[in-house]
Amino acid sequence: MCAGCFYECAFESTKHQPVNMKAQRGKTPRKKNNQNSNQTDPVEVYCRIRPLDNPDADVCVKPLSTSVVQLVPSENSAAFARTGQLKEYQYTFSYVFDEYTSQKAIFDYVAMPLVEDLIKGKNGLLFTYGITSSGKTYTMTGNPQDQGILPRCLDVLFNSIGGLQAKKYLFKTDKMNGFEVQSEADAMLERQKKDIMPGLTTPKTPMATRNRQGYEFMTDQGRVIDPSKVDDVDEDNNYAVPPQSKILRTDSTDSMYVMNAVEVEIKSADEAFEVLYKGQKRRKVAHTALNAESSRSHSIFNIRLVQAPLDENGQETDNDRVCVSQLSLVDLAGSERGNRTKNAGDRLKEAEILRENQKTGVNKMVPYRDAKLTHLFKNYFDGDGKVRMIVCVNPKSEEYDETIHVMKFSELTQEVQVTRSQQVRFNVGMTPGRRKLNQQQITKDDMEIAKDNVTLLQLENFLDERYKRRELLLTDLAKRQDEFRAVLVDMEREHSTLKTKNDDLQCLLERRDSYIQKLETRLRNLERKQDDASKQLRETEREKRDLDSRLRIEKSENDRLKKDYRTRLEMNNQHWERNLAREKRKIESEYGGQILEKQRKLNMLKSIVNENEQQQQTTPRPGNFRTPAPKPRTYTTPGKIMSARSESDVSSVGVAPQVTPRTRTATGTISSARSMHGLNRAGAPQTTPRTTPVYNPRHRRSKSSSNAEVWLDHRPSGNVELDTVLQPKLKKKKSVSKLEMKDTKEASKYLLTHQEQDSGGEIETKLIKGSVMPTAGGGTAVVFDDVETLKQTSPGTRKRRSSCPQPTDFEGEANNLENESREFKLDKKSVKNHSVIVEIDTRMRI
Ligand SMILES: Nc1ncnc2c1ncn2[C@@H]1O[C@H](COP(=O)(O)OP(=O)(O)OP(=O)(O)O)[C@@H](O)[C@H]1O
Repeated sequence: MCAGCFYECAFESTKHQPVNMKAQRGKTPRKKNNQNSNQTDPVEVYCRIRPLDNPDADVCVKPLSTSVVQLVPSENSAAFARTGQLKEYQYTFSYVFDEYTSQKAIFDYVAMPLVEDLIKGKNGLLFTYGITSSGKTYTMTGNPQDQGILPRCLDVLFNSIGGLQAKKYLFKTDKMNGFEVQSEADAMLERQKKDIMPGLTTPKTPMATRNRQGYEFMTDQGRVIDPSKVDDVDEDNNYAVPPQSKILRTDSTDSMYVMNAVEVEIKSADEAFEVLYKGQKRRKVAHTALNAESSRSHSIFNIRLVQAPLDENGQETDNDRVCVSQLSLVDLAGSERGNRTKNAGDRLKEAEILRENQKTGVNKMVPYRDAKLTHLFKNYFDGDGKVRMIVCVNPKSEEYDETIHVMKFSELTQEVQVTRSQQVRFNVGMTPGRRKLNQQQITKDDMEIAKDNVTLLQLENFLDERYKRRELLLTDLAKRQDEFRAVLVDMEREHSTLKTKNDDLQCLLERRDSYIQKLETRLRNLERKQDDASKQLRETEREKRDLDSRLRIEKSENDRLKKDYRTRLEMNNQHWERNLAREKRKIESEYGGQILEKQRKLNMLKSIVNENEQQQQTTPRPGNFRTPAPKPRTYTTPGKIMSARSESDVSSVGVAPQVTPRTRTATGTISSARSMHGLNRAGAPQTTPRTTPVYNPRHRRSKSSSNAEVWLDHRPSGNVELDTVLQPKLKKKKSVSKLEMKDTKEASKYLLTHQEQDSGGEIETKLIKGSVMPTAGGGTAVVFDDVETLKQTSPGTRKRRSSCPQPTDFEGEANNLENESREFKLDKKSVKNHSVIVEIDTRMRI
């Protein structure tokens, strides 16, 4: 059989038949370049129906017998929608396993023969096919308690050849898919290099302690080991098992490729599981790393068995007769992934072309989308071994449309013929049982040598141990250093990141702090201002209260004073009214005699006047005769100096100039003299009634007792002595140029000498007289009662005058007398000071 005939073989196959069709065995495929054998066998296809997840669900697949299943479409299927018919189909398989079939039964029936073939040096291919969740992986791998085909194959294999295995690395790969035998020494060196040294550097973790995803069948713990073994094993062969775990993937252009093929020699099923585990792990990683389309991967686990016969002595392995057999266990990807219908359609198309090739013998290129898969297994179709397929079926009615495509493909696959492989025979011409003989011999020699070698071995073991330990420690140290360095680098990086963050935060914090400080300062200032304002407010309120209370007090005090003032005013009014009345009565009684005297004189004057008038009427006057204006004259009355008024005085009869003495009793000083002096100096008579000072009339000194009178002769400095004929004659007097208070106390009369120039340029001396009286307030008042004018004139110019008074001299006298009055006024200020000023204005004209 030629290599690569899978593409070139023409298959004869019956057409796909519907219901009740019995799958027909195709003719033996015509072989090209196949010189070894004419016998072919069809691909053996088995059907395994998995149990339903929901036992009450509708099914679309029913096993009719141990080899036939019936496919029943549901009304929801696409086929029914397309054809409107519920057409049933039956398919025949090598064997149909129903949902109650155990894993062990499947293995024994389908896989065990393949393991036997493997040991006999024949290849075998077993793959599971079906839609997603149809039980492919369950069948192939299973779980620790109920293992699938693969672990059972390994168990049985090692159960069978366990004691017949060659020392590790005795069989060495020739890098061309083959193996050769190397010397024991080289094998030992390789063991040291590959197993001992790496084992020291990376101590193996027991499988059971690893945390694995997916199926856990690889661990010894809890794994139910299959105890079966192959009986007919050639014990004169040396065996070695290098398993291969491959992942067959599709790339982005839908081309298949083998990913991460690993091939290492193993000595036990556990080591094989580890290889499988690594493969599955890679498959899982690849699945998550790539897109969904490319994740349609096939898991391939090749168990390769290398065997070679021992030489005649049963010692050395024959390098020329190395045989490699392989059992490929393939867990195909779900048949309907991606576009379900399209996949199945492609497969069918591929199968059609295969069959056509077989028919016509034409080497037509098969557009096989899984060409790589086919290519990988082409040897099986070349006759190196059996090909078996287990079609896994999920009987759920919803899976009808997919399942029918699987069934069609299965049917076609069964029509493909595979060349039957030949039995490998190693021991041509050599005596069987060579290994046992050799082992017996070895045992003897060993016993002899053993004694000699014990010490050596012990030493060697010790050194080995020590070396291992040293290497172990060194490796451990290096590993720890690396780890520590990595940790240190991480910490340093983290530290620098944190430092940067910390600096940023610190900066932020400082900015916030300064902002908070500013705010606090502002707050303090505002609080201080608020305190000041509230203090000011309190102060203002307190002042307001004080002012209010003071205002109230003032008001009440004012009220009280007003009341008091009114009372006092009333009392004073009453008092002064009484005094006035009394004074009036006194004055009236005092001046009563004088008035009578004056009245008498008046009457006398009247009679004189009458006489004159009568004379004038009798004597005619020439021209503009005018009555001569009265002249000022001086005359003397007994005991008293009287003075005549000037022309101006006479002309202003009725508006006579007034002399207004004034005394301020409250201060106790006499201002009258000064006022009088000022009055005279001003020369202008005061017409306005002045406020009359108060005096106590009871203290008035009697005028009549002239002998007791003490005159205060007030002559202001600067007066010129006029040698007038008539000079005042004062018995007791005290002359002063400047008026003092004490002087007024001693005097009872007052005389002020005042000089001024008259209209004619003559000096005129006025003697102003008054009575000094103590006032009620303890002061002194002067009541002026007389003014005399002394004037010096030459005798030639002087007209003679009658010694008798002239009527003009007395003109207006009556009026003056009538006008004699007293005025009493109260000074407000004096009232406030609890004193009363009384000014008596006496207007007298004699
Ligand atoms: N014969 C069976 N008996 C009991 N449980 C089964 C059987 N076959 C399949 N199962 C269960 O059905 C589920 C799906 O099975 P499995 O993963 O083997 O499907 P699959 O065909 O490999 O799917 P995929 O193609 O997605 O990998 C699993 O939980 C499995 O345990």
